[in-house]
Amino acid sequence: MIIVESLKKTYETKIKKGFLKSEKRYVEAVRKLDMEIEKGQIVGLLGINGAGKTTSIKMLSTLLLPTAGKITVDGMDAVKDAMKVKQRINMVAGGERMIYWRLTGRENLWYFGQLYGMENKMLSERIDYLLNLVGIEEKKDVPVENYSKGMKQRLQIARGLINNPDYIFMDEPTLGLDSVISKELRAYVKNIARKEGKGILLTSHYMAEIEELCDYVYVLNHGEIIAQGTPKELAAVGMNKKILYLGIERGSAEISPIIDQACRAADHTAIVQNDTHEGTFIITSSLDLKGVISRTCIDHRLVINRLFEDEPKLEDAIIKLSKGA
Ligand SMILES: Nc1ncnc2c1ncn2[C@@H]1O[C@H](COP(=O)(O)OP(=O)(O)OP(=O)(O)O)[C@@H](O)[C@H]1O
Repeated sequence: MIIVESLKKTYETKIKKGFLKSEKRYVEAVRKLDMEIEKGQIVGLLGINGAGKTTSIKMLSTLLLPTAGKITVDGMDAVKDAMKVKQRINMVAGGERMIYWRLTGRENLWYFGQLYGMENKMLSERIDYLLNLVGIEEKKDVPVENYSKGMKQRLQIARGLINNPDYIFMDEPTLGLDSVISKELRAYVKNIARKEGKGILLTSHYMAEIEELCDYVYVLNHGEIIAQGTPKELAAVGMNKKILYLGIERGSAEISPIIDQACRAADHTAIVQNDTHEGTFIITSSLDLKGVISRTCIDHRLVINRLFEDEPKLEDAIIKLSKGA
C-alpha cells in the first residue's frame, strides 16, 4: 500500500526586479496531501488547473523532493529508500512525451528496460508480454513516428509497466485522444488494475473517465484535499435537490394540477414544470417524491410511462466543491 502523509511542496522561484536585482517568490503547490493507494485499486486525483496534481504525482514518482511530509511505499520511505521504491513504481504521462519517435516500439521498451538494469532474457520476455497486453505486437518493429496517437499512448502504458511496478501513476493518460481510442485505453487501464493487480493513481480532466474507472477519488484544491470518497458519494455533494422526470400516457390539461398539488402537498418548495400536451413533467424537490407521484397516479388511474431521477454528476460536484473552498 502507498501511504501519503501531510505531503507538502513549496517551489522557490526568482522574479527579476530591475537589471541586477531579483526577488525570491514561494509557490505552495501542495500544502497538505494525505492519501492511500492499495494494489488492484484505481484512485483518482481531481482538481481544477493549478490545484497541484502534477506536483503530487512527481513527488510520488520520486522525481521531485517533497518540502515536508512522508510517502511510504509498501513500508519503504520514498525519499530515504528512493532507489528501492523506483523499482516498484512507474509513471505514464499523457500526450507524446517520454517516447523516442525514431525508435520502434520494441526498441523503446528495450531502452527503458535497460535503464532499470533488467537482464536481457527477462527483458525480452517482458517486452513480448507487454506488446501483446497493449495490442501493438504487429507494429513492434515499426518506428513510433508512424504510430497513430492511440498506439503511441498504448506504448506509453507498456513503457510504464516495463519494470513490472506494483503502482503506476497516470497523469492525463487519454489527453488529446478521441473518444473511441480513449474508451479502448480505459479498458486497458481497468485490466491493469483488475487482472494485473496494480495500484493506479489517475489524474484526468474527463469526469466520465474518473466516474467509470476510479474506486476512490481525492479532490485537490490549492494544494489541499477538500473532499474524498467514491465517485458516487462525491457526485451526490453537487446535488442538493433531486430532479425527477415523469411521463404520463395520454397527457391532458387536467393532469397538471393533480401532479402539481400532490407534489406541493408533500414539499411546498417543489417546482413542477410540465408540458401538458406531451404529458411530461420535470419535478425539482429536496425530497424523494417518487412514492407520492406513484400513489397519485394510481389513485387517478394515470398510466406512468417513465419515472426516473436525474443522476448526480461528478463534474457539478467538483465545480461546487472548488468554488466553496
Ligand atoms: N517548477 C515550478 N516552479 C514554480 N511553480 C510551479 C512549478 N510547477 C508548478 N508550479 C505551480 O504550482 C502550482 C501547482 O501546479 P501543478 O502543475 O502541480 O498543478 P496541476 O493541478 O497539475 O495543474 P494542471 O491541471 O494545469 O496541470 C501552480 O500554481 C503552478 O503554477
